[in-house]
Amino acid sequence: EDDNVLHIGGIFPIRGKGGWQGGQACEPAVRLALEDVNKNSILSGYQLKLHWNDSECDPGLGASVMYDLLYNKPQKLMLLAGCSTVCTTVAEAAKMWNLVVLCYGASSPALSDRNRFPTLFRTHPSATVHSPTRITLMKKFEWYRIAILQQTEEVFISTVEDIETRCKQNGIEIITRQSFVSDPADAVKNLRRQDARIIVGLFYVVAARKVLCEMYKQQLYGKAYVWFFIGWYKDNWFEVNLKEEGIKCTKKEMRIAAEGHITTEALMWNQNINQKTISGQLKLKKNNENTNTSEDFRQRLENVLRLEGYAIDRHRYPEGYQEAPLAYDAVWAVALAFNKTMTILEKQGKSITSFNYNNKEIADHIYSAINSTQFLGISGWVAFSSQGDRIALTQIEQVINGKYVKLGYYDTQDDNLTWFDKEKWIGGKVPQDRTVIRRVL
Ligand SMILES: CC1(C)CO[C@@H](CC(=O)O)CN1
Repeated sequence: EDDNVLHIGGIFPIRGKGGWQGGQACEPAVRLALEDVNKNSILSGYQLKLHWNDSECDPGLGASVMYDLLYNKPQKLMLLAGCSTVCTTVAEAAKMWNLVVLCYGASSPALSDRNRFPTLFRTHPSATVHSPTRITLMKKFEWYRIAILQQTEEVFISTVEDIETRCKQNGIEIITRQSFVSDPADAVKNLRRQDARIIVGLFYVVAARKVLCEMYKQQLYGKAYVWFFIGWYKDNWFEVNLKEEGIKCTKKEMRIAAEGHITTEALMWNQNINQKTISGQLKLKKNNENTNTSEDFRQRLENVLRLEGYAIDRHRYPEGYQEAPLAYDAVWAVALAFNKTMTILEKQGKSITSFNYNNKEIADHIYSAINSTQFLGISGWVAFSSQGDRIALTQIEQVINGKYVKLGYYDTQDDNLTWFDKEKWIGGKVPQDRTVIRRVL
């Protein structure tokens, strides 16, 4: 084996349908990161080399890709993977090979379980990262009586459990929890029956369009209601695909129902677009001018995607564009962890390249190195919790006159809400969480 190369495996969801094909933009982002890491002196002379294949976001195919990577030379030192379903399968098995798994595209709360996934780390935040943000907003606007409407998908079921726990801790009553498989009509009717006013909605974007139209038809929108939707749908999600998906509302009706809703999402692109990130801070051997801010990265990624045939200038983005910084930063996390591991091993006269799937001692060094790795990445500050979860900022927006407006950011770590006082309420005042009976004296 060429002795100055460190080999890693990669599993990307590219083709296929259903699930998340985010490998389309994340694999190119990983290529950019490998370029930057390898022109750096960070691995003291070693080159980082990736061997990867497509999982189509299918756990079975992902498992066979993993076996191919592990049963074919060269020996891999760790695995990158995307999609919650694939990460669940790969991370559960990887411990048998003492491999760290770094997931750049997995949001399922179920993955925050060190018993099932002892060597899993994620640069993609768990879906539970929204919960403290939602709770903070409820307390800010004094909404202590809320309802939940969710699609019956694993990721939303475990997210609701997290919301319920946090509501109990904060004295917020969940008056009803409605779920639906694909038609939300009855669930929305039950919300109205319970006089729900503040509703947290957890569903994928196709279901979200059905919910919005139901809200319009059953008049569960406007000045007396506040809806929390997930923020990672496309900006004009409520105006597109209405015909194709058999939505029985017009664009105008969808806009009326959507007006005023609030969204929460994890920040995946460093908002400080001129901040020098890690690959800009370290001395790049060749071209020093690349400070690699998140804006630099966006330009570089879009150039690569154009070369791959995506009509970026006509907003034809591949899936995973939003998550691309998470994939880029995952490679940097690996490089920084390997750098730490090599330094420690060299002092003991050992080498990282003597890792052989059974060498738990080296695996433990790699694990503890990544566990303590923190740096400023393209996706912002990268750090991992004790369960390997990404610690991330969340962003709050509201639809005002049909367009998303940034209302603020929330940092869970220090419970700090940055608020811009931009919110607009249709009735001119903060909607209440229940019907207030005015006593006429
Ligand atoms: C924000 C989103 C779309 C959530 O799902 C992730 C994919 C997954 O969890 O399988 C990718 N990023």
